[in-house]
Amino acid sequence: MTPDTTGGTATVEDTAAVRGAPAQPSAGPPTPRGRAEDGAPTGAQPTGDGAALRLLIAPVRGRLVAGAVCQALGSVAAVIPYICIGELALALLDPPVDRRRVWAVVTVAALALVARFVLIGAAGAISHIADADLSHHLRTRLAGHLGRLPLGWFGRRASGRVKTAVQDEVSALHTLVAHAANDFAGAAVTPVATLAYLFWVDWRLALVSMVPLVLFAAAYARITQGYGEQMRGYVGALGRINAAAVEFVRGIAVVKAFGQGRRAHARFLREADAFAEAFHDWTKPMLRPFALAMAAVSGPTMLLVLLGTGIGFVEAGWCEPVDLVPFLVLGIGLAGPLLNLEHSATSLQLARAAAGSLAGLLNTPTVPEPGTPRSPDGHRVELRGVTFGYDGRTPVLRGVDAVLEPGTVTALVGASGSGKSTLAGLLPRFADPDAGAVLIGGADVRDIPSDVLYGQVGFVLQDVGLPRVSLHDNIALARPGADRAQVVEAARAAHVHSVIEALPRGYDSVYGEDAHLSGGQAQRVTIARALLADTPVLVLDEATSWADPESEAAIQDALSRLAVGRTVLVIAHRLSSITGVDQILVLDDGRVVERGRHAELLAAGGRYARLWAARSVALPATADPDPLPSRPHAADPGPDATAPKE
Ligand SMILES: Nc1ncnc2c1ncn2[C@@H]1O[C@H](COP(=O)(O)OP(=O)(O)OP(=O)(O)O)[C@@H](O)[C@H]1O
Repeated sequence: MTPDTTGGTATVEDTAAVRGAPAQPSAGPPTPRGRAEDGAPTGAQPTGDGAALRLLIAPVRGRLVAGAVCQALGSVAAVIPYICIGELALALLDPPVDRRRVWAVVTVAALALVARFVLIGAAGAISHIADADLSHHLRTRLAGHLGRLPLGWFGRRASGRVKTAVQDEVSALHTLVAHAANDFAGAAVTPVATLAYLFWVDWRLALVSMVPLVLFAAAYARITQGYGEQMRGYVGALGRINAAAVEFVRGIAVVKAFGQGRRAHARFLREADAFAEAFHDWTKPMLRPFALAMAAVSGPTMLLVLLGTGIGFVEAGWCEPVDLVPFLVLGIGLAGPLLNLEHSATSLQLARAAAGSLAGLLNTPTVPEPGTPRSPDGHRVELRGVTFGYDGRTPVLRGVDAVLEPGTVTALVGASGSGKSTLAGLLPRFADPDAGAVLIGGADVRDIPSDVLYGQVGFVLQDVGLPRVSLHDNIALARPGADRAQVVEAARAAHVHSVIEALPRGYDSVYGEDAHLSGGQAQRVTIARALLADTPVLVLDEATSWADPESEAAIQDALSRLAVGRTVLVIAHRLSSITGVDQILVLDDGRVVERGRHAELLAAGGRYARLWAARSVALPATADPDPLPSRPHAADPGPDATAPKE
């Protein structure tokens, strides 16, 4: 009765892998934009978990039926040897012994045994192959769908949600498809075949042998009242624990460093307590009827009922003692399959709840693809009255207008939380504006098919999220056909070639397995990827977090190379590095409050000038010597001036 409470191993890289890959074009029709940050489904739900389950297992339904039929026939064949034992007993205990009849019964029993093994083996093979196909199909579908979700969906809880779907929920379907469907067929057919025989032997004793079964059915009906609802709650709670555990594991370094153990894993403990309490409330009322149901159909109870009644029947002269033999051979085990039925029913409920949850995830709206696709004409980027808020209510960007001319560098500056990353993320469609539009080459990005868009817009972010594939494939992600020479050339330009070459398997080293890179090295891999992708529009997040000055200088130099000849939007964290850019947009609370070149903004004496002054006070003049990640100007010493040699 108790569902399996074990979960699989949490893989926190799931999201990173997805985040690192550009969104793929959607095959489906346009859908409304989803904002769910916590993994909650936002799309249309199927009419119920049962309907969701039918839809999900539709690709293997035929094989499921074939497996169940084999299992049912095998179960009938499995009953036959026991019937033969009863018949043998009748033949041997009722002299004179008919030897031909005895041998006939033995032959039938042997043939039935062979048939049983063949049929049940075939059922298992069919259902396991169907299950392998279904699991592969579902995981591929999930991966495809996750790749088309808006990047804004991949919030902190998404790892746990994805892990639950790909691992636990697909496994719940595995239990149903590979095991429970066949078990169901066997558990239903075995008692029916047995009872049919027993009724043929003596219908009155057969009726008596059914009494414990009826009691079991009544108790079981009581136990399973509201079972679907409870099981849904159970699956939901398990998902929340998974999400909380992944969240906790991700932050473990900070937790340990700052001794915030108890506070930091409070959410996990809360979810675990809530789960334990809900589980206790659910299972406690079941225990008594469950124990009664088990006792009613246990071997000793069946033996007592059949023997007691049988002796009464013999004393009353209604049957001979030998007539009791089939009941004692078959009747005692009559209820055994029903217990399997109970396990199968639990698997079915789990699978239904998992299917509902999976369908919810698969219905989460993907990035809508344009009805009438347009191609950009040139690389001029324009933001027209862009307003956006993550929750659809509180705007994070308010009426932003800006033009990024081709081949120029525009820097976004502003206080933390002013909306720089959010604004930059609109170019590669991490989200779409609530009002206004983002245009590239005169075309609204929403009208540009995603494969075309990602051929136009590249991005290098600090949160690099490299997928767990080889470094060659990481660099060639946007150009899978690129050969080793092209990949090496990009890596050299990004100052990461020597780092990769020093690894035991070089470019074939797998990130996170035999390639462990520092943050700065990983960012240079993403720069190499962007260089190879060679997109005319680039969104850059300026490096700030790498303490090692050599690494930082290498990154800045690589970014400078990357910026040449492209339309660049750079999120600037240090004002000293953007003094030479073509345009600076100063953001404050989601609005552009100033714009212009460094000198103009300083002369204007506004917010930028104050930020500059504050920075000058905060930092000694020599603390920030790096070059700009910007279009090189004639006076620039060239990218190699500050970079370590490759
Ligand atoms: N995924 C998200 N869901 C909800 N709110 C978000 C999300 N990302 C950012 N925000 C909020 O949007 C606002 C702008 O954030 P954003 O990251 O764009 O600012 P920023 O200027 O880039 O900050 P920083 O310099 O610290 O990176 C902040 O109030 C932030 O809390």
